[in-house]
Amino acid sequence: QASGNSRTLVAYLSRSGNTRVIAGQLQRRFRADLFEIRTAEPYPEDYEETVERARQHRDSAATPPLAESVGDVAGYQTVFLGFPIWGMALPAPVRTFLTTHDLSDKTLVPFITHGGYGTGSAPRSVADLASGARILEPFVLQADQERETLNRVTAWLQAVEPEL
Ligand SMILES: Cc1cc2nc3c(=O)[nH]c(=O)nc-3n(C[C@H](O)[C@H](O)[C@H](O)COP(=O)(O)O)c2cc1C
Repeated sequence: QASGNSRTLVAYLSRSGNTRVIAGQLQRRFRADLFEIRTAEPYPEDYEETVERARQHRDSAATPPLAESVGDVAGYQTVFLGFPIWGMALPAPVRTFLTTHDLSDKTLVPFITHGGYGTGSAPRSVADLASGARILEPFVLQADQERETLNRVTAWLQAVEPEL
């Protein structure tokens, strides 16, 4: 978590780990402080329940409270902000992060992973919510979808179950 003397912060949200891999690489490269965006009330373990919660939060433009904030965000010059696309949009916890941390006059570098449908409205939301920051072009990466993994495992289990 954020605490050191670094001038660079890597803040990220990740459920299934894709975005976390990038965050770790950035942390090592820049000797940055790492901050995981977590909500006070955790999202469900179950994938479908998470999709439903994410949908509700998106449709109500919710800002679910975070478990913790960055201690001294003013001390950072550069903030890398990583997140997955949820429902073609910025995940609600990242919305909360941006509304509760003042990133004015900082360089903000988004890095975004998605399951194949692009970044949707997220870049626009980041620009709106961090209007005082100098925002660089986001790094965008298509990555595995948890849903696809679950579907493939379901098919495999259907095939293997008669043999168990
Ligand atoms: C709740 C939820 C909603 C998602 N919605 C989308 C979507 O709208 N478009 C898309 O391309 N991928 C979507 N995905 C897939 C993720 O964006 C993609 O797998 C991402 O790399 C996950 O990052 P993570 O492993 O860091 O959590 C969704 C995943 C979840 C869990």
